[in-house]
Amino acid sequence: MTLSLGCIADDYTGASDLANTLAKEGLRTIQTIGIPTDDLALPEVDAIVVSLKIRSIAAPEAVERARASDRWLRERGADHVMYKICSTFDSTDKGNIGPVLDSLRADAGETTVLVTPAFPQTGRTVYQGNLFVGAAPLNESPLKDHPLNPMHDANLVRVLARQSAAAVGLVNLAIVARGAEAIVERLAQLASDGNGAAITDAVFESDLEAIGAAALRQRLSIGASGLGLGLARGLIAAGTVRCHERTAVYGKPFAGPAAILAGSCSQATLEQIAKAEQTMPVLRLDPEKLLNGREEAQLALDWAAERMARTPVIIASSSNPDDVSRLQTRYGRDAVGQVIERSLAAIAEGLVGRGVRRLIVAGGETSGAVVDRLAIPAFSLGQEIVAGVPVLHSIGGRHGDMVLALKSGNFGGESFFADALAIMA
Ligand SMILES: Nc1ncnc2c1ncn2[C@@H]1O[C@H](COP(=O)(O)OP(=O)(O)OP(=O)(O)O)[C@@H](O)[C@H]1O
Ligand SMILES: O=C(O)[C@@H](O)C(=O)CO
Repeated sequence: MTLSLGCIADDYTGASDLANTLAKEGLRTIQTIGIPTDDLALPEVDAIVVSLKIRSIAAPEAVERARASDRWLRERGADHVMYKICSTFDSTDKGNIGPVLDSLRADAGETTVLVTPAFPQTGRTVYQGNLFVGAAPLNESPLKDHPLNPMHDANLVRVLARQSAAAVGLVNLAIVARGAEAIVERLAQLASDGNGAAITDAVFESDLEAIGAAALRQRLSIGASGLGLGLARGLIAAGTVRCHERTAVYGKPFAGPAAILAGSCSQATLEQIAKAEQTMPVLRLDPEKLLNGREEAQLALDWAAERMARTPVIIASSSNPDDVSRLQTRYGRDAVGQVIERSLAAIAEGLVGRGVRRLIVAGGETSGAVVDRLAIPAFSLGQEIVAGVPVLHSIGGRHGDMVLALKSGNFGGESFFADALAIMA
């Protein structure tokens, strides 16, 4: 297999979001969980998105895993590798986007790497280097209260400069609007001024097309799904890839119980749970009990087992920002996150053991923990449920055929869970 595009995603929901965009644009795409083993039979594809769970871990380990994935993708022919980060640039000042960028840039032999988290379809735009979530600057959006990566600065030139060893410049919207050649020229100028990265403005899809065409002149780019859209259109426009219809990945309906697990505390997920509660049973886990023993997870499984032959069930640890911060002050942020992720993963395994084959997971870290526990090696892409969230069909793994949806915390409208279940039926 010779890949036209290699992608590395820093979390699993982000990976499925990007894979969805590439498939929608006509690239035959699969999502792998980490670097697949040699014995996993993969179909002929144009793009592979390697999903990692490195968004919130220390930089040295993140760098090592991203570099290994980059080598694997390039050995399979990928000339261009995109590193997928969150469209809300989730990271802390100690975060690892900068160090990963520095090391992938050195490996690729590039000077100035184009970086843009813009994804206009979900309201993420970048202007003068400032990231907006809908109408709000990043630091005034719900991301200011994120449990793991609270974002307090909307200016990405500053945010990335605090993380990267190199200087960071800006390709502003006026330049982007002039097209790919103008972007390439600006990148060359930023390179000669000693910049290692360039935050690039984008507000409309046409901006992303120019950005994609310019990025393809280099071997590495960094961004969210909007950049993926630009790269995909650039590859097709250049004739490197032929546009393919997204193929239906499962013909037979998926019978049997369905379940939803939510570990995301993002505002959209909280609203989706509240809405779903009107039509299906919801078990709200007590995070304090999860932290103090294993009984709560077992009780959750018993609760689900009593109901799931009749109705989909939701099991959620999600709480509001005040409760999250109270718990983190008491037990420590990382400890709380990890224990809850492990508990939800154990519940997922128990549910699948009891016959669940349709599973929806809300939250990137939570999805990572669940998919790792289920040991699913890869996914092909099914129908899009909402922007950024496709149906995923398992490839390989010990549980047989399953369909999953891995929902980024802030994606989807209020009725997301019912909508997803209807499509996954
Ligand atoms: N009640 C809670 N209190 C504190 N932390 C929680 C609680 N429930 C879940 N968590 C933790 O919060 C984190 C949520 O991160 P996760 O990535 O799953 O969701 P998200 O950030 O909303 O999604 P995404 O990364 O896709 O935007 C996880 O580590 C999870 O274990
Ligand atoms: O880019 C996004 O916002 C999402 O794909 C994501 O990465 C959330 O985890």
